[in-house]
Amino acid sequence: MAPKVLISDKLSDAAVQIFKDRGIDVDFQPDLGKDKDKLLEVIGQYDGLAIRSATKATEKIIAAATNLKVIGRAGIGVDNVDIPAASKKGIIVMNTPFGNSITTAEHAISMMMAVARQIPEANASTHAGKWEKSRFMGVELTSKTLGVIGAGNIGSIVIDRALGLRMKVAAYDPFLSEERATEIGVEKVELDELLCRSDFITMHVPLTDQTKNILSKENIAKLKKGVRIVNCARGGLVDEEALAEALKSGHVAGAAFDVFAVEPATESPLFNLPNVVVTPHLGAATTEAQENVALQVAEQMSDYLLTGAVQNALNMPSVTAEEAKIMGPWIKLTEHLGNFIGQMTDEPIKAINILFDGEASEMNLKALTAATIAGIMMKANPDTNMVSAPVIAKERGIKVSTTKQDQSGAFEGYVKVTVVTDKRERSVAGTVFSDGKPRFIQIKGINIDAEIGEHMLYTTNEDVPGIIGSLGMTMGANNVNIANFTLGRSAAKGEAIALLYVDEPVPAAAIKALEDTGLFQQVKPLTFNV
Ligand SMILES: NC(=O)c1ccc[n+]([C@@H]2O[C@H](COP(=O)([O-])OP(=O)(O)OC[C@H]3O[C@@H](n4cnc5c(N)ncnc54)[C@H](O)[C@@H]3O)[C@@H](O)[C@H]2O)c1
Ligand SMILES: O=C(O)[C@H](O)COP(=O)(O)O
Repeated sequence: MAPKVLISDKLSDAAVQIFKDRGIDVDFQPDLGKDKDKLLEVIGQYDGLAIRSATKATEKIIAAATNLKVIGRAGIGVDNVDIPAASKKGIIVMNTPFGNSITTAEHAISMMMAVARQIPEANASTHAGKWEKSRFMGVELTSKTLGVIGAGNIGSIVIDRALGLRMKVAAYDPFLSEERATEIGVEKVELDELLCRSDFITMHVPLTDQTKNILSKENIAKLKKGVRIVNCARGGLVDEEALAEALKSGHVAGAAFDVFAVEPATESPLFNLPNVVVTPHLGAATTEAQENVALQVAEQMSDYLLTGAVQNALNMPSVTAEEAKIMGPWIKLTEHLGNFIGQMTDEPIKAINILFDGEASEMNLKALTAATIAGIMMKANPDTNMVSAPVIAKERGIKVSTTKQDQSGAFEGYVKVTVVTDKRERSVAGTVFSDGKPRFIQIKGINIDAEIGEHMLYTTNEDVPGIIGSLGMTMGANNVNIANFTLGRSAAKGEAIALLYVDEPVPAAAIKALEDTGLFQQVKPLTFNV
């Protein structure tokens, strides 16, 4: 059945066309995002949800999204998506980090110019038939200092344009390296210096616990007198109440805001103050940007739903379509290795160590690691996937480590997974043969070459005669057909293992019969998602 996607915000028609062209069923309901109850009612039907900022993908919506695999944000900010809740449920959240950055930077520059020359008020006054030539005295931008808070994609474009306007530019961004600052031609400063030196300040940071209220009442008091503030990033970065007071007192000369603490903003302390320019979250509102983000999000979501390729996800490592094809069998192998260990382990896991050798070590290890952890966690929750597993492992305090090596032994490459609990360490290794089929090649340090099937039986025993006969007879007596029978032993330890790939689940009676022989140390039926 074709995957089904809901577009619940106003996206360009280009997105609808892309989904259709890729064979995906698409429901375009651009106003649904505003109706929380309706969204809650229908979300369970969809594999994908494409949104902008109006739809709030809350924990409640995500809990009701029983089929959802991907949320695609046609834009940058994902503060309207509960990413931890999505991750725990195995839902990928992706955005389009570059599609609207030029447009938003241009909006910030426009807003800065508008507030420098009071254009909106002059425009309204002139339309009203007044000719108030002496009322609207502005300031020049040339040689003024622009303080940029956040020098990422949008901040860097704003810096470039401001330098073109012959402004002096200083940036505060704790993650900006000196090399990058030099490359983009900006002076890197601390926040306090930026606050007291800037004639204009523009913000280009996401809304996080660290950036929330970054222009607090206390910081507004530190601003240079006559400063003008531009916010085209997110509401919540500025204490709007304190800024309104500073505007009224004349400490701040002007403000230009595109975003507000509460949106849609029908009221704000900033509304109707002189020399405050406001727009209704128009930063990304150009034909070009909307076309870019719609095309990109639809392509990314389709790729994921149809091929497993992951691009621009916030809660999962990227996997290109090419990688997804090559890595498919290795992802399956690592899931099986994890699954084997998960089914064998009944006590809490403290650590997972994964060794990647040869060919395997050259792949996307983040993805293979995520698949291994998912395999291990599936025993506790069969819905665990590569998105949710690392989050759950972290929550449980499980230490995950990976090692790469290239010992080019008997195999082109292999993966070995070791799980550590309070009681023991347990290891299993596997490889992918040239036929693309994953195989187990070592269990408990004992070499084996076992094909992996949906239903399997794993036994361990002392290396003595009579074991194979007992296994064969018991399976026959319980009407279980054996598709493949693999043995391995450690002569040094006097230990042997067997892996049987059988056509149907091994019944409890067969397990009991084998246990009753007293020949086996362990008799464990296993299932794999082949
Ligand atoms: N108004 C709009 O329509 C509109 C459009 C697009 C984006 N946005 C907003 O703009 C924001 C920035 O977008 P971007 O593409 O430049 O993102 P980005 O991730 O490329 O850049 C953000 C920058 O902020 C910096 N940063 C993070 N925490 C910081 C802190 N505590 N102090 C200072 N700097 C910090 C990061 O190091 C990074 O360089 C988005 O998160 C989004 O909320 C708004
Ligand atoms: O983060 C973004 O990309 C912008 O805030 C744009 O939001 P919008 O898609 O709702 O216009």
